[in-house]
Amino acid sequence: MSMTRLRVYDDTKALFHLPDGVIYLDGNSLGALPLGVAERVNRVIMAEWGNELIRAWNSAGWYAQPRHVGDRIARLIGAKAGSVMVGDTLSLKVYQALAAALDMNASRKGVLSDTGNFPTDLYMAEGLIATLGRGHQLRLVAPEEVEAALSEEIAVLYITEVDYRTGRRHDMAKLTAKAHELGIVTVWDLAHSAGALPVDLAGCGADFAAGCTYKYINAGPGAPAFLYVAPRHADSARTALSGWMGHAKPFAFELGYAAAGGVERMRVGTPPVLAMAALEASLDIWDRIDVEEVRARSLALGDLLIAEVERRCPPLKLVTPRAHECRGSQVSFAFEGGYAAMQALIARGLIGDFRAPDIMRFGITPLYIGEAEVMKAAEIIEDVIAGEVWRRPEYQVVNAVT
Ligand SMILES: Cc1ncc(COP(=O)(O)O)c(C=O)c1O
Ligand SMILES: Nc1c(O)cccc1C(=O)C[C@H](N)C(=O)O
Repeated sequence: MSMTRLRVYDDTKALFHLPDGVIYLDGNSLGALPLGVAERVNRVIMAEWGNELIRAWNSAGWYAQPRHVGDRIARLIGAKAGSVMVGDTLSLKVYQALAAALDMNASRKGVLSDTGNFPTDLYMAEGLIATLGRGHQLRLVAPEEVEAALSEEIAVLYITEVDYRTGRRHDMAKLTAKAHELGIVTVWDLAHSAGALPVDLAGCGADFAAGCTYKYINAGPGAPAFLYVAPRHADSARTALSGWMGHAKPFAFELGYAAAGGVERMRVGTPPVLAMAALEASLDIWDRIDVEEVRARSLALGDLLIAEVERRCPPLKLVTPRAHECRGSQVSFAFEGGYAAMQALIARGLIGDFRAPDIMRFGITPLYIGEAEVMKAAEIIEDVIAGEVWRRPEYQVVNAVT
């Protein structure tokens, strides 16, 4: 593969399949399909699985793949090669990270998070705390109050950098530094950061981080997650999910667990090879992208969407911070009829999504969204809101997945 840099949008839009008549502003939930995925997955199925069979674990590199793919993700999140492991789901990866972090700060009981965190992170923390049975407490504060709530009672700061509803972004460098001054271990969820904006885990000194690859990284529904462990912890962090593939010698089939060295210990069981193939195809694009360019375009497109929607649709109230450094790569508006309005937009080919109680979200993914799409989206939003189209009965029906 040639490693020539790709110009964001100008060179990349043609690398995605997008259905005719659709403007896709939901890549913050499920990224669009890179055209190379089908061919890659088909090749792995036919040439590797089909012809190599079990030999493919060695001959096609399946066994080493989670680490190699992790190295490619590392570049997107400011991590060193060898510090990122791929596999499982994000729910499991945040669980592993939180368990390891609590273990490093065993005398403290507080787990600090915020009310903007994604529910699965909070649910996994509840489950882990109950399983540990050591009296840990999950403390939730408003996002603006996180910094003030850091104290010497907190064991772990457990937080998502970009709020899935509002798009509000925490200051990772500042919070990590303050947490460390107080002896707190940090776990960052990068679900809405990886591939959306530059992340500098090593520069911030973050301890653990995890993220998914089905949003901005475009690896497909159910694509594997990733887990970052700072190199200084990698040989000592304890994994709560001590599966055989994280063992030092998995094929010795010993009866007792002994963790592998480094981030390899964060593997759990057999990796999802076919899903990993789709991820590799999406990374063939990301390997050639400058994330700073993605960020600059994302902010400009976000500014444009905000200006156009505010001008055309006064009932929609911006809930995303205007300041560039305080937001991720989505724009969200509060609107009382938000659910129905989103259904009406989708019926007109503009796909965004809705988050209760009243938030309409629009993801900005500059690899395949440009100014023309944003302007067209603003026109469709204006039609639906100004024309009160959203009040029609057919848009009031609530779907199972929103
Ligand atoms: C911040 C955040 N964490 C976790 C998840 C989900 O985790 P999983 O991939 O395990 O469903 C999401 C979205 O689904 C999310 O936005
Ligand atoms: N992972 C999802 C899924 O399996 C179905 C529907 C949506 C999702 C999402 O990713 C939701 C997303 N994390 C959010 O920010 O709301």
